[in-house]
This record gives sequence, C-alpha cells and structure tokens, in this order.
Amino acid sequence: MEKYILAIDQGTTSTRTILYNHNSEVVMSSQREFQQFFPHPGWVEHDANEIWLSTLAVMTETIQMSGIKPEQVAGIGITNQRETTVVWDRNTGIPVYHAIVWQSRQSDEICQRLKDAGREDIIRKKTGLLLDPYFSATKLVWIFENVPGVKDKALNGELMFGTIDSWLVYKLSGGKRHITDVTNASRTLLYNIYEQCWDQELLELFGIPDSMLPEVVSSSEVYCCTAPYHFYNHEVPIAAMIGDQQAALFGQNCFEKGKMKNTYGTGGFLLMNTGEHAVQSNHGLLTTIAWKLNGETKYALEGSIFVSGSLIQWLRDGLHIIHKASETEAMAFSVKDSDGVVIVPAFTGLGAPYWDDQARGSIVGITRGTTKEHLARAALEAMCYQSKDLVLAMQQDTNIKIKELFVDGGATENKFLLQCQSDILQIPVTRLKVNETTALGAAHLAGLAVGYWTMNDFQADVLATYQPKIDKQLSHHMYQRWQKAVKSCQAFEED
Ligand SMILES: Nc1ncnc2c1ncn2[C@@H]1O[C@H](COP(=O)(O)OP(=O)(O)O)[C@@H](O)[C@H]1O
Ligand SMILES: O=P(O)(O)OC[C@H](O)CO
Repeated sequence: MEKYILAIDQGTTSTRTILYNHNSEVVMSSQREFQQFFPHPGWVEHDANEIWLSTLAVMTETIQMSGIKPEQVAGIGITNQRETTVVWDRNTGIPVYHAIVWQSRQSDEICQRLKDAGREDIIRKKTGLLLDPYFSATKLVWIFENVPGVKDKALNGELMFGTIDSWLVYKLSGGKRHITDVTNASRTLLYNIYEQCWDQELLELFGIPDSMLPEVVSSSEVYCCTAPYHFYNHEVPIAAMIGDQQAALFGQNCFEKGKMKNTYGTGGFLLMNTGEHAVQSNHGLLTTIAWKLNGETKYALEGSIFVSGSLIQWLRDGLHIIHKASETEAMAFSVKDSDGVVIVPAFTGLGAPYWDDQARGSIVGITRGTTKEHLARAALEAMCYQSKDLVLAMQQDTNIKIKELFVDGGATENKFLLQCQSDILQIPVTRLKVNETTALGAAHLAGLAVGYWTMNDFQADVLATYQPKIDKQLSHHMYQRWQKAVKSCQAFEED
C-alpha cells in the first residue's frame, strides 16, 4: 500500500494542505482563506478557532479528493505563520482573545516602555531578535493588560500560550499535547537561543508565568498522533513542526552553512543557514534557529523586507498602471533600462539593514520621458536592490561569500525579476521546480521522523538558473544609485 506525507501550511491569509508521494510530488492540495480582523489601524487579528476549523477542512478535503485511504498517510508535518500569538483556557480549550498576528502593531507602546527602561540589549543578546511588536512576548503582555481577568487566570496556571504550531497540535491531538518547536520558540522573545530553553530572566521581565508555556521540542520527531475523531478514526503521527520561513530554507535544500534562500511574496524573507553557530548581526538582521533535527540545532540569519511583491500590488491597485502582476514581466523587458528611475518602497519605513521607521517611499529620477514600463521595471529592480542590501549585510556579518541564491514565492513567476536579481547580485539565482518549498520543507521533516525518507532522497530539482548578464561595473553603478535614492528618502523625512 503506497504511503504519503501530508503537510499543513498555516499561513497569514490561508490554510493549505498538500499531500506528497515518495518522489516529493504533489498528489493533491486544498486551500481555505479565513477572515482578517483589523479592529484598529495597525492591528491585525485572526480567530484561532476559524484557523483550526480551516485546518480540519483542508485536511479532510485533501484526503477525500486524493482518493487515498487515511491509513496511507505515514505522517503529518506542520508549518505556520510565525509569532502569531494564541492564549487559551487549559480546561475548555477556548481562546481568551483573538490570535494577535505577527503583522499587528498593537503592542508598540509596550515595546517602547521596555526600550525606555533599557531592556532591549538583554533581550537582543539572549534571543537574537529586536524589541519589536512583530514578536510574540509583547502581544502576550498586551492580552494580559487589555483582556479582563486574563492575567490572574494565567498566574493561577489556568491558561496556555502558543504560536499557531502549538495551537494546531493541541487541537489535533485532542488536547493531549502542549508543545512548540525550537524555530517557533525562537520567535517569541522568551526563548534563549544559545542555552535553548525558556529564559527565566526574560519571563520575569515580561511578567509571564512559565506554567502557560508549551514544552519545546525538535522540528522533526513523532510528538503524538491525531485524535482519531479528527482524522477518519485514524491515529496519524504528527512528526514535524517548523516556522514557515525556516521550512522554506529546508525545502530549498539549504542544508549547508552559507546556503541562502529568498522568498518573494507580499513581503520578502531572506534566510541564510549559518550552521551550528548563532551569528550576532551588526546590521540589524535577526539571529534565529533554522531547525533542530536528530539532536542537532542549526541557526540562521534572517532579514525581512516589508514591501516586496506588494509593491507590484500597489502598481495595480494604487496607481492602476497594470491589471495583473504578471504584466510587469513583459513591460520591464520592453524597455532597455528604467531610464534612471529608482523606486524606494519605504511605505511603512525601512527594515534591515536600515531600520528607519520614519523613512517614507519615493520615486526619484523621473523625467518627461518616463513611462509606466519604466516604473514597472524600477519596481521589480527595487525588489532586487532590497535583497542585495540583505545579502551584503549577511556577507559582512558572517564573512561568508554567497555563491548562489535560491528563490521561491509568488513573484518568482516573473523571469525579469530573477534575471535582474542575478544581475544585481552578480551570482546565479536558482528556482526549483517546486515553488511550494514551505510545505515541502515541513513534509520532508515529517518524512524523516517516520522513516519515510532519508536525507539522500532530497535532491533539488532545478527549474532554471539565471546567470548575471550585465557586467560588474553597470551592476555596481545601478546599486549605487539605489543607495543614493535610499539616503535621499531618509533625508527627506528628517527635513
Ligand atoms: N508575475 C509576477 N510578477 C511580479 N510580482 C508578482 C507576480 N505574481 C505575483 N506577484 C506578487 O507576489 C505576491 C504574491 O506572492 P505569494 O507568494 O502568493 O504571497 P504571500 O504568500 O505573501 O501571500 C503579490 O504581492 C504579487 O503582487
Ligand atoms: O504566512 P506568511 O507566508 O505571510 O509568513 C509569515 C511569517 O512567518 C512571519 O514571520
């Protein structure tokens, strides 16, 4: 009887399940979007129950549509939107508040308070992260301070905290297990990534009782089985949990130190495997855990780009100069260059390596001859320049010369983007046949845990490699113009 691995990819806007066969081919998949709540400007919330129900629905649908028997599923791997925070009642399993999403800025003030109290350094040293509302701990503090009765209940040991991986395993196991994997723990601001444990000093600093924390486990092992009533009366091993960006790094086969992937979605996420050493960044990059497998922990450096593919959405929905994102490819190829136009998409400030939340976007270099084709080209180039900023920062932090960039995400359909990225970086840029590397990474980790695959089974099947086509000098000149444009948009705000 042929066996399969089921990956659950619980993302920010939708939940997906993908069923893989032994050749790592997609046999069936299913997807459900769920509601986004924006109760105040800058706040983003989800209904954790809806996320759970969407997960059950897509799991069931995938199995039904594939026509396989439930007992043919050898294991389940979970990958998830990271940092998003859920608090639920230990006795009833009911969340006490909406899940606060990683994008949400509602704990801004709490971060500021801690910064003013001079706490940022200690947090950065222990967690590799920044004191920012992006990460879980201050979201949890926000719930304590704003939802009546929650803090007392938490202190009484009546509540549980978890990121989405934790929440889903709790539900899937019928409340039997309260766990999280190291990669998700490493995004909470509560986990000491060097000692690999919840950090007592940080728990005290945030006022969080350790009774509500999940047990931290590796990214690949059989943690428990699905409660039979959730999966056609079958107990299927849940065998992997990993944050989505780390899962993509694994799914891209970036197993060795120095290997790097870049995801071009709404935002951008660049991760480099730094091996068994956690590298502290001097350029505002995050130090994070890549995965823990067979007792070995691998670390990564991470840079996030706030606006990547969403710049193309803005051309469509804001400027109305395109109807579909894919049109930008032909438009960009149709002109020989951007005619000197540079777009800096600092819509909400600039992330690493600038960390300037005051900066705002700009379009410089326009003339009477500027056309929408030049703007489309400049927008795609901006996505590449931002990645180059991060690649350079990573090279400086690690002393590792990057030899190749692996790419994934929706915008990698765009051939101009990938050629341009190779030109700007002056290294090969490789896209695999599988673009859903996040789910694949989680599936592979689950397959390893249940003996379905070995590491030798993971061969990167290349779709295309783009080699630099412009010379170094021109590439350097273009990048210098980008740096000038960034400086000018920062200076403009100062004025
Ligand atoms: N052919 C394309 N060229 C340029 N950008 C694209 C293209 N197709 C999609 N995008 C951009 O990629 C993003 C969608 O990618 P996706 O990986 O699905 O994002 P996410 O997972 O963040 O929702 C959108 O912001 C869209 O504008
Ligand atoms: O769900 P995505 O793909 O938007 O990813 C979200 C990231 O994990 C946030 O850190």
